[in-house]
Amino acid sequence: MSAGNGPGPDGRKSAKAARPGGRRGPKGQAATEAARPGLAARQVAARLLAAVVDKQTSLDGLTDAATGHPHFRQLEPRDQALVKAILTSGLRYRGTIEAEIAARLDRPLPPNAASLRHVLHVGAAQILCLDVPDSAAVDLAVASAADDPRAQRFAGLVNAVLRRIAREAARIDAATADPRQNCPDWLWKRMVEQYGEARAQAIAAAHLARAPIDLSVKSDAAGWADRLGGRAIGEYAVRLDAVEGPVSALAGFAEGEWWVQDVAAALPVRLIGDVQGLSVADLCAAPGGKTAQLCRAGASVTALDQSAARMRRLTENLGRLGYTAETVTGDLAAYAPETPFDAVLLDAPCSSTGTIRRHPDVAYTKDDAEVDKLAALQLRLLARAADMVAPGGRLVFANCSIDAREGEAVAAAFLSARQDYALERVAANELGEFAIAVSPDGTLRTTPEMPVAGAGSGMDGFFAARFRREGP
Ligand SMILES: C[S@@+](CC[C@H](N)C(=O)[O-])C[C@H]1O[C@@H](n2cnc3c(N)ncnc32)[C@H](O)[C@@H]1O
Repeated sequence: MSAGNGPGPDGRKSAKAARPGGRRGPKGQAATEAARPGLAARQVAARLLAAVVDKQTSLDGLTDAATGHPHFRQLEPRDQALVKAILTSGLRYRGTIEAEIAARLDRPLPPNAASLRHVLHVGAAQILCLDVPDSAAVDLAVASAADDPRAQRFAGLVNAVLRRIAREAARIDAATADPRQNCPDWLWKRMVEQYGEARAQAIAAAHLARAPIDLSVKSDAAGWADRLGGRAIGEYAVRLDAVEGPVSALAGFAEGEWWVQDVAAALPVRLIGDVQGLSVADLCAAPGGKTAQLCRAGASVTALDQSAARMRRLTENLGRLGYTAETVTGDLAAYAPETPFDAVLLDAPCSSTGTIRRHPDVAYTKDDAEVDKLAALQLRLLARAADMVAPGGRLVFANCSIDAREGEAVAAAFLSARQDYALERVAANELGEFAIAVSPDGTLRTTPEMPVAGAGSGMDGFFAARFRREGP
């Protein structure tokens, strides 16, 4: 059977297909259908998917417990978890899902059928990636379409396409999905230009795998690895392959013994060296992963961030961990400390393309133009940060982009503009098990497919460069 995209033999609006969720059914039907279990979750999933791919809105923002999309926040926790699972897998495997849908259409969807496409993707993601019964995924997708004035007339098509996918298509997972197919063209092009085709392929494959959860511990990584069933990585990190339920329910969280931090995100602070007793500014600090590292190492820390909401999280996190820092909520561009700092860390806002394993929406919310804009902002912020370093002090610039325009190119532009700064090359033996991350030019570059000795592969993509200001 083929599924046309308009009324016709296969995409016809059969009474069976059009009725669920339809507002035009018999008296009383709308109320019954609105209360239909699971329908609201599917409708919210389609709505949020639209916000991500059509309006480039971050999924983290949309699903934030306090400030997220109001329809998402109205859902029961179980439905919220389902929406997140649908969107995470739906975005991670968006290329394959799109191909499975397209293969079952007689002709492309009309250009003005955005909401229909989202309903199809939400349905297909459940069938192909999640343990939702096919019949529920199909029926609720049909109900979503029938309840949406823009997609109503395609309810029959939704039914036909999804039933065929359920019957014919293979399940999608990281082992079977084609990495190239699931990497948007703009990102693929950048990765090939920068890393070559083979490494781009490996990075794109890493984007499809579920990322482990890394913890930074205050001390005794080996002991915490034993207690939590994970693996210790060096002195201060523990890797957990998977966690059932919220991480906050794990031993040691409430007691403030550790915080969640990818092993790559923990590297930039290490470049500053011994900070015991030094004054260190952590600029763009929230939610505070690097602030906590600096506190653990005995620095006197000033943590600055312009987001009040994120600074509240930083304060909560430090409070739980029993650490203290001076906190400043404000724009770095307008910040003028009274005295310079012994060292400054700038973990600049970036495209976050190094975190696509955990945030597959990033591949769809960012693009080339955004990367260029962010690179220019980073250079401006780095110039400000550089003015806050005492003579002879260190400045570390970092971010979680895998794009050289936001990393290596910013570092080079900074050095050519500032005669009072020199690059202080990172030596491979400084980073122990992460020697692989040190580039020949002495900067640090991680990508998501890199192996972590003794702990499997994978870490966030990061860049960091260390500079020293001319001494007194
Ligand atoms: C990558 S996040 C920082 C992560 C943090 N360093 C950590 O390790 O937990 C970037 C931060 O930059 C902040 N930010 C962006 N532009 C800023 C500006 N002009 N001034 C101050 N903070 C800024 C954002 O609010 C965001 O919290």
